[in-house]
Amino acid sequence: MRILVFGAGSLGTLVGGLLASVHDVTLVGRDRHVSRVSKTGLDIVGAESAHVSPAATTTETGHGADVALVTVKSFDTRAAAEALEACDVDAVLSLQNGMTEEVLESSLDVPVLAGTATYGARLVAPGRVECTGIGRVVLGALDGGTSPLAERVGKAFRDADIRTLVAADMPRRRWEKLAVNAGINAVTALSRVENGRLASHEAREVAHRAARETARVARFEGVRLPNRVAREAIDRVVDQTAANRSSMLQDVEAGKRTEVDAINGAVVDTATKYDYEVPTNRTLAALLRAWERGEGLR
Ligand SMILES: NC(=O)C1=CN([C@@H]2O[C@H](COP(=O)(O)OP(=O)(O)OC[C@H]3O[C@@H](n4cnc5c(N)ncnc54)[C@H](O)[C@@H]3O)[C@@H](O)[C@H]2O)C=CC1
Ligand SMILES: CC(C)(CO)C(=O)C(=O)O
Repeated sequence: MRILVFGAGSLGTLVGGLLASVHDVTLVGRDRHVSRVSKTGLDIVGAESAHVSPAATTTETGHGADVALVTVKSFDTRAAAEALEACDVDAVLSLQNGMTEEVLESSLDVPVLAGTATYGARLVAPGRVECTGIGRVVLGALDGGTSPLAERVGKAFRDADIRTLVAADMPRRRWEKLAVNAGINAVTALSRVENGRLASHEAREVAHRAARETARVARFEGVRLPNRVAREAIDRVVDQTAANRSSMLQDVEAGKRTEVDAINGAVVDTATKYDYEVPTNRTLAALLRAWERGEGLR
């Protein structure tokens, strides 16, 4: 399969690198990483290890591919969609956190698949990516149901030994992941603790409330996500990822813009359509945005 990876940072480089062992992969990213991969190839280290040589470029447009994976941060999705419009790709799959697929779908004429990834990735140096945890990719049709396209892409991932599930209930899975991110990411970023510290602390109640609000909004959108399931998802992920510093906490610690707009911000925006108040998500979003504004982001 010809695969374009738009956004060769941590996750895109890891997934693209693993796919490159069996597929024709092009990474679209930024220098110095891209020139290093072009010259000497890519080292995957950590929980996965390989040396591969995908094509790598900083040129954003003019590429052809069977599928483009979108792995930029959520706030770069609109720019990615504009660049992909000027590419000849047959389908797009987002592996990002947050509600980004709708942005891609509104700009592109090709099918957009929804995806989630629980692999951990960290770009440690140009041309070198660390797999910090083997997780799973789940992908499927954005509106749910079976999809021959999703099956084909899923097979391509599995052929490259990436643990992958093709799911027919992506709407529910996306909202459950959003509930988890709305609770854990924002609370850990604001209180500067790793995920596991929420387990025995009153801050977990704040995460539960954000997740319950998200579940309520999901139900307005016609997605069956009971409050109890959202709350239990928080507890399960806190337990399973106890040692993790959430991606939002890492962004805050690095002085970088967070994905709050596509996570808690998306919950607030969707709730507003239904004239429904989500005070916990609104407060978390406001605090994170205040931090972003005050920080003078790098
Ligand atoms: N890193 C991880 O372990 C995981 C990340 N995710 C999600 O995946 C998404 C990406 O995360 P990371 O890889 O950590 O971020 P990252 O910041 O490491 O990677 C994004 C890359 O996209 C590049 N980029 C942005 N616009 C571009 C453009 N126009 N042309 C070329 N390159 C462009 C940036 O330079 C950057 O290198 C986020 O939504 C994140 O929440 C999800 C699961 C795990
Ligand atoms: C699941 C969780 C909360 C793991 O840390 C995550 O997705 C993130 O950090 O962005």
